Amino acid sequence: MASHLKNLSDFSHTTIPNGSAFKIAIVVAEWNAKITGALYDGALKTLLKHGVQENNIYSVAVPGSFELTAAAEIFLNRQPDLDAVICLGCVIQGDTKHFDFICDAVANGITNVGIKHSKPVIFGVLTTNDEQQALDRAGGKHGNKGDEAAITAIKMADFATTI
Ligand SMILES: Nc1c(NC[C@H](O)[C@H](O)[C@H](O)CO)[nH]c(=O)[nH]c1=O
Ligand SMILES: CC(=O)[C@@H](O)COP(=O)(O)O
Repeated sequence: MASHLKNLSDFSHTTIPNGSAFKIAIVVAEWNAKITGALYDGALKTLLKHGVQENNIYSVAVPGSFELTAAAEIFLNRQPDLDAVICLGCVIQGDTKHFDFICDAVANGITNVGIKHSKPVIFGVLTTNDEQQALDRAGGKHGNKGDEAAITAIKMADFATTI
């Protein structure tokens, strides 16, 4: 379902586990900082709302979305007791094909890190045609992708620790 047909912050339709036992890292890209800052605020607020302890949330900023993969890999190597890693970024189409390469690299890279470590690595990256689409999904009319990423991290951490 396209984002414009749902709200990224509405989870009234689902059950969300208690996150009090989980250790979760958040990696946030500094490119498009106004938007990624809103994603981060949403993710942090949502983790705390659902019981994750503040001292169990580890945050780091990286220059751009391309660096999210490396940061997730480094986090999981250095802190193997992490239950999930949330990757937040905003890639906005420019005049060249750079957009395509970054989006593909980040999506595939994040996927591969999660598989390698058997840990949830959450793709909280906006990939938009313009800034307005990003604003609409970072606390605007379509909700906040950061909220969605945090809920996904809690649900997947619960799955991975109880299966
Ligand atoms: N144009 C965007 C970028 N570009 C920077 C790359 O992510 C990377 O930092 C650089 O290529 C050096 O490795 N990053 C975003 O997150 N969003 C963009 O719109
Ligand atoms: C996603 C990007 O790297 C892009 O915003 C950079 O803009 P351009 O393609 O015009 O160099």
